[in-house]
Amino acid sequence: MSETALPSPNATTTAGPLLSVEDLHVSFPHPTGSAVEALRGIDLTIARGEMVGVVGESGAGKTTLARAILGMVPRPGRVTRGRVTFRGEVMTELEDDARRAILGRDLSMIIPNPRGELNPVLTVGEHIGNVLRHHRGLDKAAARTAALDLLRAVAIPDPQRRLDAYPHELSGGMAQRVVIAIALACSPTLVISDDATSGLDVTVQAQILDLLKALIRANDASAIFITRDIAVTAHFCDRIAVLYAGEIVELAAVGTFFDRPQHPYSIMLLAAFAYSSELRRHWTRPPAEEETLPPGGCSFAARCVRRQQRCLMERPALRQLPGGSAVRCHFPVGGAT
Ligand SMILES: Nc1ncnc2c1ncn2[C@@H]1O[C@H](COP(=O)(O)OP(=O)(O)OP(=O)(O)O)[C@@H](O)[C@H]1O
Repeated sequence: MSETALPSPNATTTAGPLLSVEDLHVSFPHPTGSAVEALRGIDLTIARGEMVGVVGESGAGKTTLARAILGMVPRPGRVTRGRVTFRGEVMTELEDDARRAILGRDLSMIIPNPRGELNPVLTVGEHIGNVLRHHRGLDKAAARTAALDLLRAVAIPDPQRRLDAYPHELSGGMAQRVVIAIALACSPTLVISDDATSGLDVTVQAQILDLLKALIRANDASAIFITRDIAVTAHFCDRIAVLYAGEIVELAAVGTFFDRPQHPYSIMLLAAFAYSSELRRHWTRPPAEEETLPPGGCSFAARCVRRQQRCLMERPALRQLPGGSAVRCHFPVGGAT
């Protein structure tokens, strides 16, 4: 097997987008009585072979979106409205058994801190082998051979020896490669990476993201890259969705987004990564001015340097722009009102 070769992708069965998220609302009850609305009407489709980045600050709802796509919103949280359809299956309505048959085979998720997720008493070979035996029906010997191929595909050093290693014997980068091998073992058609490389050092992060992208592309799969680092999306994605307070506030092709961001929050995010402190100052309201505004208006209004009276009164809809972009703002930066 060559370095990026994986088993053939699972046959797809439906036309149309691979994944469709429609008007998705998720809420978590709060001890004080008022619920936390983690997602408030998410609409997103992912085409076959497409890589979409989901960015936003901590608490924006990125992980909740990933979990809702998998049909695994942690209790007592729940989907209160809308639905997720993956290859024709309504994930938000599936019984546990039907969902388990899809997860890890057609749809898989890669999470950060992989050593914490790996079972300390199972070897690397057993971890990967279990997935292959469960979903692809391989016997023990065939699963071990396939696991070795996967370790080669994720470019792990000395793969034969690592097959019998336990999680505590792996570096963080190696453990992340093992988790990628597990996630890709059954050639999923959609991979969700939830901040998968956070916590690794920067050069290892770049290597792992490059590898992940190559493997996903080689497999003709689609991906959602959830990240707090907007630069990651520039290198790895076709489109970018900016999440703020449980809503998509901007959706655009990566080139368009970085050339002409439309939402003031997108520019604030970009400014946070920019060298220019002038740019940051221009687009960021000092914390003292971040008032609590009455509900009902734009969720970003309190922090927005461009807000006007209308923003306090009326929640903006996600509006389509020419070229396939969309923005949730009454006064987008490009002036497309
Ligand atoms: N299990 C839970 N119980 C209660 N509230 C939750 C739970 N999980 C998420 N939330 C709330 O939902 C909102 C969105 O959280 P989420 O973890 O999806 O954000 P995030 O964008 O992934 O943040 P981070 O980048 O820090 O992981 C937050 O207000 C969070 O407090």
